[in-house]
Amino acid sequence: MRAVDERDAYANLLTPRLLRERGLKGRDAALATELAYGTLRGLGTYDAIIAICSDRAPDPAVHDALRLGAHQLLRMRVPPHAAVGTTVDLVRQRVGPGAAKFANAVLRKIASRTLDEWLPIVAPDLADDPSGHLAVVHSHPRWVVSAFRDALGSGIEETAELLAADNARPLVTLVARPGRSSRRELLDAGAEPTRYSPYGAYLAEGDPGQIAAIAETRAAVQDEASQLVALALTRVPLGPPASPRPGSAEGELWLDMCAGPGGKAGLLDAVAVYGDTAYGDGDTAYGGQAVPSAEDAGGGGSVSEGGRSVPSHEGAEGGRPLSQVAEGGPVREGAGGGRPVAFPGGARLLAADVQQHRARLVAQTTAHAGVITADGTRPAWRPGAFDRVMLDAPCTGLGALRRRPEARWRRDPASVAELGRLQRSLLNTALDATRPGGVVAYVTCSPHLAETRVVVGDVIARRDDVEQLDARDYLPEVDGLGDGPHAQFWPHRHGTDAMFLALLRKRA
Ligand SMILES: C[S@@+](CC[C@H](N)C(=O)[O-])C[C@H]1O[C@@H](n2cnc3c(N)ncnc32)[C@H](O)[C@@H]1O
Repeated sequence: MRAVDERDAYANLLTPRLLRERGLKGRDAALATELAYGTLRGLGTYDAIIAICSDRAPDPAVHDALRLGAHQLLRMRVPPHAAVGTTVDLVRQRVGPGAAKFANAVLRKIASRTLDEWLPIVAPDLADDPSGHLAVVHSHPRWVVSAFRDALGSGIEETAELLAADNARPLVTLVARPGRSSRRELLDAGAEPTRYSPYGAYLAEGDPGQIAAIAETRAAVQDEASQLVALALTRVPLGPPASPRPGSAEGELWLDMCAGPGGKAGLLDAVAVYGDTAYGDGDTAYGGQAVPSAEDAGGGGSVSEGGRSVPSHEGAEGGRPLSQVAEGGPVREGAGGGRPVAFPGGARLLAADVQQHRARLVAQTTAHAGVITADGTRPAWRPGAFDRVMLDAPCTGLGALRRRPEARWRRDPASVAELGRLQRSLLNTALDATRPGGVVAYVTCSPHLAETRVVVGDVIARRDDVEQLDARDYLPEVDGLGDGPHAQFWPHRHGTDAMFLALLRKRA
């Protein structure tokens, strides 16, 4: 708690390290984790109650201890005398006897009511101030509640469901990278199939790092919506190129422009080379499409774009033999319609990130991709060089509040405006990097309209070379994605992060 406050630490990175250092395991580790994450999530509610129960503002260390105590008293099944006693002891050891006396008095007041009794006292009335009410009851900043209401556009009840979903512990979701691993491998390790993605599996318990496919980066931990937006990009039939792409006669070339730390790049890299092998699998919710055989796959050979050499497939390991992938018919192109197709493989990926250490992580998660450190706003590649471009733009991350307990308190409305400028600039360079007939996926892990629809609308209004596709057409297995043409995932509807996808085609 102190590290999060003083050093802007990330609880989900620091907590596992502290647990290892202190040798906490099993139930003790689970309790420590719940104390930290639950308290950080619930700060908005607890601070409102602490403010009513204190006659002065507590100093920061005491305040954190009171929040820990409030979480135990109001949301955990810790007996009140134990919650008060351990918290007061902590304050005595860390701060001193005077502060311990103060903490004791505040905690006893907090313990005098249940959470349900406190909420009507501390939260504004729902009818007078709906966003203020939800902000206190569900512990989110008010501006975030308003932004979610705007993005959902469906009223208070559903907003409350979304906020409640943000406070629940997310399932650990895994992805089997096609050609390198299979979902069967994950199911054999005890996972359950995901609802939508043919490559996904939920892991109810256990350490994902102990699964061989994950330790070997053939599979990974990845939110299901992250998997689906990457797959959607690969399923769009491309228009014919106006002229041959410079430097490459065969095989598609893909760019992941903001690839670090490499979640989507890891999946795109596998689909690029081996194809969307599970598409139409009887095991999944897809309809109709044939599973592409190795013989369907096209492309191959090495490609050089913008003066950078992208590694060839030769010598890669795992999955189908690359000799098969590199032989066979042409890559499907020119279908032009809205029907999703299973990508047959034989493409290659260039992955870029502006931060070198994040680009290094991408190199660890991908097996075949070329990986470079590059600023997407100052392209290191030629215009029109790519068939498909993933722009998973830097954003507020308001769609992933479930997994980052403190994240909701870190952002402010000013960061939305600042990121909006970068998002527009990156989307323009992503479109410039795409050849006529090619497609760009604009993705954010935020549902905030100023980062999603408004960015896309502004950029395409100023260009005459772009048309927006209906992204939902490329996710036929998922319902509840909104009115289109973009697709918006939601934690309470889909059990995923609130990921946004717009698909933009460069006019031929
Ligand atoms: C939302 S994250 C991408 C997540 C990634 N696609 C994944 O699935 O793991 C955004 C990334 O954009 C990178 N970034 C920020 N500004 C950039 C720029 N101007 N050019 C390229 N990358 C940038 C950040 O370093 C960060 O790694």
